[in-house]
Amino acid sequence: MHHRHYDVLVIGSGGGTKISTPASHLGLKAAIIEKDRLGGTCLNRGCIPSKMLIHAAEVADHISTAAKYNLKPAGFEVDFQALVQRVSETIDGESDSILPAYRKNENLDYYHGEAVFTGERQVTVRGFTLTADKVYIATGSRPRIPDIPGLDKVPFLTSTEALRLEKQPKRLVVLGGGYIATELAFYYSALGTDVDLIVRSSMLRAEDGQVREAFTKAFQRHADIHLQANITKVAFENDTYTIEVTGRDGKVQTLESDALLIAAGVVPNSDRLNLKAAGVKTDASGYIVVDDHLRTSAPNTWALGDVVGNYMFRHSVNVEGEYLFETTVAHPEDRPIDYGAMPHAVFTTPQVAGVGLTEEEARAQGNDYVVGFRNYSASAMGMALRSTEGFVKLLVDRSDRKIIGCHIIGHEASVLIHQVITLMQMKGTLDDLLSTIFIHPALNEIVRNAARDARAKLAAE
Ligand SMILES: Cc1cc2nc3c(=O)[nH]c(=O)nc-3n(C[C@H](O)[C@H](O)[C@H](O)COP(=O)(O)OP(=O)(O)OC[C@H]3O[C@@H](n4cnc5c(N)ncnc54)[C@H](O)[C@@H]3O)c2cc1C
Ligand SMILES: NC(=O)c1ccc[n+]([C@@H]2O[C@H](COP(=O)([O-])OP(=O)(O)OC[C@H]3O[C@@H](n4cnc5c(N)ncnc54)[C@H](O)[C@@H]3O)[C@@H](O)[C@H]2O)c1
Repeated sequence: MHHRHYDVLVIGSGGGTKISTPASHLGLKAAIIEKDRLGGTCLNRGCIPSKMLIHAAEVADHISTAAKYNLKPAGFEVDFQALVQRVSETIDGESDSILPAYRKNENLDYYHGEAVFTGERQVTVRGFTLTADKVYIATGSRPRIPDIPGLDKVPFLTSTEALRLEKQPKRLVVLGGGYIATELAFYYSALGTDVDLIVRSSMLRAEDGQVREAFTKAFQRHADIHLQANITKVAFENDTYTIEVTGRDGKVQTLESDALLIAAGVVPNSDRLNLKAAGVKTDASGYIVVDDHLRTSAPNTWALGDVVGNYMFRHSVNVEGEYLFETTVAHPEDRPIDYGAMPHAVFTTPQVAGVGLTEEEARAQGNDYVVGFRNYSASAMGMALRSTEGFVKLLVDRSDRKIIGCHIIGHEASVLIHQVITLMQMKGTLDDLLSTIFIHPALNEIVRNAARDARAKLAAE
């Protein structure tokens, strides 16, 4: 066994690279270990390929619904295989471009292999024993596979395979009602697949209730939605899945399908690391336990990203990586992480975006708030878009007029939300939002109009 010692050792090349690369640029000796393709989930099997495919689906959806703008396109053909190949090649090219840059960096060593801890701040990988002054665990998560009779005997898809499938299924059953289930159901459906969505509880269960309701209604255009139901048996014969779906009311239904996608959440990649040897504790679900400095139970060992599970986004692991680089490498200081206003978006049609408290959370926490609300259809650009479901909902604290939450459903919701994210990050008020000049008639006016609604309600009290 060769032994090497580093200043900084990172396991996982997703958000973990926010520490290893800048540390090497400071002249520190850094190592990064990755067992799969470089770039992590977001680049190889997550955010980036999914959004490239979803964009094509959005274009298809625009064409399919063009009649509402009095346009009669002469139909379109989907070259599904070419679409998936183009996206896969682009993604693989991006991932392949990382290694040459690493090779040019004399302060950064890359190990391609699976890291296993053999002691505190000590791992083995491909015949090497590596030790380091500082260790960062950023090993991410993988799809959760529920215990469904027959599932282990059929070739089901997870998001990883669903993003690379080159033959478009005519029929697809999706288990789940969260981010992946809805985004991939939209992608397949808009390109012509008949989709059934099996949802154990409600669609997008963490969203504001009004958004959830509007989304569930709007999404019926893309899928047959089976709410409060689960898959209870699966079989596969002659290229066809037979899927038993049981409702919470006990009603059993059998669906036939050409493909089955399991999108039932994720589990943390902590189980194969031998964390006990490292002195790193996990919780009952396998997430690494960290404090408000992202410190694990072992000295000079930190963890970040999906394997911690504070948030499960690429933008959140980026914040964590940048925080750890700053506070433990570049300018060591005793400062807890401040996530600020953590936003999210669901990239379907309609899009959904949110930041801060939902109305249910605000109520449960006893907040005294007022709701500013505006439908897209009541604003100029919303009218142009012929939006039927879109709205902006702002939650404003009554006493200090600060924005405590914003929820948007509709065209470009993921873009519109940003002006509110900035405002919340700066601890701004409703009046700060209203003193901004909005370009007429940009879509953002709907956010302003929701703010005006809140102002009018406050003034009327
Ligand atoms: C289909 C899909 C779509 C998504 N879309 C979005 C989106 O639009 N926006 C968004 O913000 N988030 C999205 N996400 C979530 C986002 O991808 C993750 O939250 C983020 O990538 C987590 O980053 P991470 O650094 O924690 O882990 P990862 O990026 O998963 O990196 C961990 C790496 O560690 C490696 N690894 C694991 N164990 C070991 C070991 N023992 N030794 C060596 N290497 C190891 C893994 O191979 C992996 O490459 C999506 C996820 C999926 C699956
Ligand atoms: N746009 C984005 O930011 C984006 C997109 C995709 C994924 N992601 C991230 O990836 C993670 C994984 O996505 P996801 O959609 O798998 O998770 P999710 O937590 O969003 O949804 C999981 C869904 O599976 C259902 N479920 C869980 N266990 C089940 C079981 N045993 N039987 C039946 N149904 C079950 C839940 O009720 C829920 O509807 C998310 O946490 C998310 O943060 C983000």
